[in-house]
Amino acid sequence: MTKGSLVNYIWEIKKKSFRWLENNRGFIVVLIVLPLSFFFGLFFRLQKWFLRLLYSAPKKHDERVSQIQTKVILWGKQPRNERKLMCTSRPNWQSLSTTFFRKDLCHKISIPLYDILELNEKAMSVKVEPFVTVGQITDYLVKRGYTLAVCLEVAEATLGGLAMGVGMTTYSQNVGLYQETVVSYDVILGDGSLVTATRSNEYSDLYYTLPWSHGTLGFLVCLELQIIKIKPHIKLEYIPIEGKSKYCELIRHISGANDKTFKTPDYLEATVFSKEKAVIMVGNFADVPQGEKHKINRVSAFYKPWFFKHVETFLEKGRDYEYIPLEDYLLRHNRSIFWVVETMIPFGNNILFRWIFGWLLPPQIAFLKFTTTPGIRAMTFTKQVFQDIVLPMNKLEKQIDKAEELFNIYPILIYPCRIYDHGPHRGQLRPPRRDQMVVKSNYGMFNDIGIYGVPQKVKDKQRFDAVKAMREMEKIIKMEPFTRFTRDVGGYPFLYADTFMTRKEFEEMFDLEAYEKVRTKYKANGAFPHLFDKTKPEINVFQIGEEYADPF
Ligand SMILES: Cc1cc2nc3c(=O)[nH]c(=O)nc-3n(C[C@H](O)[C@H](O)[C@H](O)COP(=O)(O)OP(=O)(O)OC[C@H]3O[C@@H](n4cnc5c(N)ncnc54)[C@H](O)[C@@H]3O)c2cc1C
Ligand SMILES: NC(=O)C1=CN([C@@H]2O[C@H](COP(=O)(O)OP(=O)(O)OC[C@H]3O[C@@H](n4cnc5c(N)ncnc54)[C@H](OP(=O)(O)O)[C@@H]3O)[C@@H](O)[C@H]2O)C=CC1
Ligand SMILES: CC(C)=CCC[C@@H](C)[C@H]1CC[C@H]2C3=C(CC[C@]12C)[C@@]1(C)CC[C@H](O)C[C@@H]1CC3
Repeated sequence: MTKGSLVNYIWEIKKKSFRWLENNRGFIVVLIVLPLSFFFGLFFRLQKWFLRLLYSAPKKHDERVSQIQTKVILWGKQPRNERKLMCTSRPNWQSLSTTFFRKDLCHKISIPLYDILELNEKAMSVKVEPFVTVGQITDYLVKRGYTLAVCLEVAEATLGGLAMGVGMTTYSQNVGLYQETVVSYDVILGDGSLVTATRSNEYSDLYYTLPWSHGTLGFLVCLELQIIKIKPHIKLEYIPIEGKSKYCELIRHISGANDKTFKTPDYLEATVFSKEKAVIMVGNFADVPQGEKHKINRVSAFYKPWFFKHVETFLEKGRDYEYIPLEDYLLRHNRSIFWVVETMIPFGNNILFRWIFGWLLPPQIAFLKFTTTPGIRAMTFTKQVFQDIVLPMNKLEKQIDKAEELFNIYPILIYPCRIYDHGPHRGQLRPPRRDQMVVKSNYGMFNDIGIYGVPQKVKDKQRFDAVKAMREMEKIIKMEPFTRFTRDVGGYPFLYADTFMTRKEFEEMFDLEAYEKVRTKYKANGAFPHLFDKTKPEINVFQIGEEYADPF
């Protein structure tokens, strides 16, 4: 056998084994990944419990913060040419992002801050350390009659990560993005100094540029967040709609996009199941009437249908409502990670599977990342899409058309959210344009469009060029002004996801003027990576060759 034919033979074997794995991935995930993930998560939950037992001490917060300051000052004492840029020691695989930032090239600073510090019921706020998770704070607040104003549906997200990245939920059409609910940030700067940034104090420039900064302006060591009073149940109304223009217009109407005085619901989201079919969900805090106890549904119980599958049934059943315990509502998408788990376990929503294995779900996101080798990352990078893009709601119909044209993945998630114009205060998000503003208000009505899964073309084993498709969605192809969809209509992609822009395109997409000034003023240059470098994929998307464009 010649060398060339041996290489071809091995390549053929590799292709056949990948295809077998891909066609039987559900069984691999159930028999191997889920049990390992369970024990992996159990180990870390026990580790966390033990560490909390040993270390958790809110009263030690100041002592811990000064220890971190010392680490930064010691870093600064190194010769300039020996200093590596700083980042947190939190391993990539614990991060809720699809990218793997090269932390091995950085100087990692441990930020051992995992505690809830103070609940201030008078000020309606809670002070937390950055690595408190959504799951932790939800459990702590709900039993006290509160929740965060913007409280996520993914338990593993950390409050600091959301503050330095971006966060939004179905309450965001009332209050905007997660950053709008931040009262103050305590940050250690590149020179080791500790500052508190608020909307109105001397560090207000820092306050407005910390969101979407992804740890490139300093280390967050404390966060004060707004909370809201709650009732123990959400009355959730499911409104199935046929007709893209009809459901788009109804979403705009209910979100208050057409009328600032419209009484918007507490929670609003839509799941688009096909271009012409969607279910709009309208939720309000409620007391369950005596005669309606039978309408209480614990949607997040392990044996229940996956939430998006439950929602889909209303396309047939018609309009209806139910009462959902708040914690079940807040974590409604957690069990199936929206609809991501379906791509791993196609039969995962089967009633038998749920009763037998449902308690093992979701696979720990940290475990999925922990087991993502560079080879798996390269292989899946162009065959799966995980994107959230914030776009003006007056372009919702076009968003759906573009998403179907490029990816043809359903369901699609729609979360309405306000984007505020903070006047002279500038951050990385460009303010809404005039035609996007809600009349007589200081905000525009936007929405997150969430696209998660395997593009239809990949499923059909057709040629799919992920880079071209995502750049098309970001619509920055050779900077042609008429085709820059996201830039053109004025949108922003979440930076937890893979981006496909050059530096120049990135600076077109985001307004970095204030950010660059703040980096200089607060000694971030030379101390922390630049935002573009921190959030670009570790895979150079412009070097992706033909071999990645085809499934096999
Ligand atoms: C699969 C997996 C799932 C995970 N799931 C979650 C999750 O759901 N929620 C979550 O918050 N974290 C989660 N983690 C992160 C986990 O909580 C941390 O890794 C853990 O707290 C231990 O910290 P560390 O060893 O990484 O060290 P570091 O985080 O760098 O901390 C170093 C030091 O900080 C102190 N410290 C560490 N942890 C704590 C703590 N909990 N309280 C007070 N002080 C502490 C100790 O002194 C420790 O030696 C997960 C990690 C994995 C791998
Ligand atoms: N509904 C929603 O909005 C949802 C949003 N998400 C996404 O998940 C992300 C949050 O995930 P999570 O794992 O919690 O956060 P990550 O660990 O991914 O952190 C996000 C960014 O914030 C930085 N960061 C985190 N903590 C600190 C700190 N104490 N000081 C300075 N920088 C810090 C990280 O830098 P470093 O790498 O140095 O740690 C990283 O660049 C968000 O970016 C969001 O987009 C996920 C699910 C739902
Ligand atoms: C609703 C909003 C505004 C955002 C939701 C974002 C999530 C859907 C994504 C955030 C992190 C993403 C990751 C994955 C799926 C989609 C997210 C949860 C993976 C679990 C996909 C499989 C990979 O192996 C690991 C990914 C980690 C991050």
